[in-house]
Amino acid sequence: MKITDHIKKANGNTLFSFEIIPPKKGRNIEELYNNINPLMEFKPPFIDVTTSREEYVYIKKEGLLDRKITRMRPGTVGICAAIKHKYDVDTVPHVLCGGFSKEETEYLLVDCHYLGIENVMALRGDAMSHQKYFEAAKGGHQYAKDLVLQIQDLNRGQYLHDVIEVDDTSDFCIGVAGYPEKHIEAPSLQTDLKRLKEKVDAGADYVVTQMFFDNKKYFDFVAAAKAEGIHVPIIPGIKPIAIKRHLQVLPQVFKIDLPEALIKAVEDCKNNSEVRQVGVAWAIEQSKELKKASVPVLHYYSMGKSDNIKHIASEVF
Ligand SMILES: NC(=O)C1=CN([C@@H]2O[C@H](COP(=O)(O)OP(=O)(O)OC[C@H]3O[C@@H](n4cnc5c(N)ncnc54)[C@H](O)[C@@H]3O)[C@@H](O)[C@H]2O)C=CC1
Ligand SMILES: Nc1nc(=O)c2c([nH]1)NC[C@@H]1CN(c3ccc(C(=O)N[C@@H](CCC(=O)O)C(=O)O)cc3)CN21
Repeated sequence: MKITDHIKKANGNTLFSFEIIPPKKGRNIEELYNNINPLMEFKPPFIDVTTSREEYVYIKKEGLLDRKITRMRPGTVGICAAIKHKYDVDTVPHVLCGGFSKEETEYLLVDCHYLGIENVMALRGDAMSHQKYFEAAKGGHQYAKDLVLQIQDLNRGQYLHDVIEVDDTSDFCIGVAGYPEKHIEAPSLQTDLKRLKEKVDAGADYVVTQMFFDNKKYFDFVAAAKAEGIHVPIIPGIKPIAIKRHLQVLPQVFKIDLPEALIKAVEDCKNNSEVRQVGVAWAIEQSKELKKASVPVLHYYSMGKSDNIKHIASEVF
């Protein structure tokens, strides 16, 4: 079922969902299941599975370092299919511009359609770790909006090159990213909102936000988006702080601000197990307030570890 239909069906009640990353290749999928199992009691209508960028690896060969480019965490669509059938839940693969040609994206979407996957999250993707700025793949898209347009073309039976007979069109429901504290590359929040409007006009059905730690940022963003003419659901993304290092890492990686009270509470912790408790308590407060405001879904960036998400969900849902 489409995410937008799950939201309609919920009739104003806030839904619970979360996001996982594929294991490193060579690892067992059981570890992933062990992290999903404890969260299923909260009945997520959908689970997102991210797609990781390719990266450089260096292999020692006859005393020299050979540089290869490889995806360390492939398998997004396969994992989506496995989870969908194991738990009877909708899964949302993240489809990236970065690292994919338009043709590869088309084949991936064809796979999704065969597998009964009805939702995709259309993202540009980050720059590769050695790059300062994002670069499109050869024959790939530069912006998420162009990916949305390709998916909508496919929904109308328009494939990239082939003149073919189509009697079974896809009808993907499309999510895109939104930034309450603006995307790093956007010159202003207002310009970033215009870009978001373009993605929605291109055919995006819903928005999932970047993580934020001050709900006011989300509420202001939703109001500004409405003023810009964006009327699709805007799902808040929540990430519980788990280690002291997150105080430096999260602002640097995700370009977000942390509230003073949260910084102080984390700094006062004696160890990371205390930090985890502070992170959980903060996320519970955030989630309760957002639920009270009837947000459509609370979407948690669990990224593998589920114990803290379980704790939060048991207090909120
Ligand atoms: N759930 C997830 O996995 C999420 C991932 N992200 C990541 O955030 C990054 C950005 O992705 P998206 O938001 O999908 O990309 P996007 O293509 O929508 O926007 C990327 C940047 O380009 C700008 N932009 C858009 N159209 C433009 C145009 N025509 N001319 C000039 N600038 C333009 C935007 O303002 C923004 O700064 C990616 O790294 C993505 O993977 C962000 C949030 C959620
Ligand atoms: N720019 C960007 N890229 C993404 O891939 C991305 C976003 N934003 N925002 C939404 C989701 C959330 N994602 C993530 C990814 C990693 C962690 C995380 O906590 N990672 C490390 C710290 C980061 C690091 O060391 O690079 C951790 O400690 O678990 C959280 C959310 C992926 N998504």
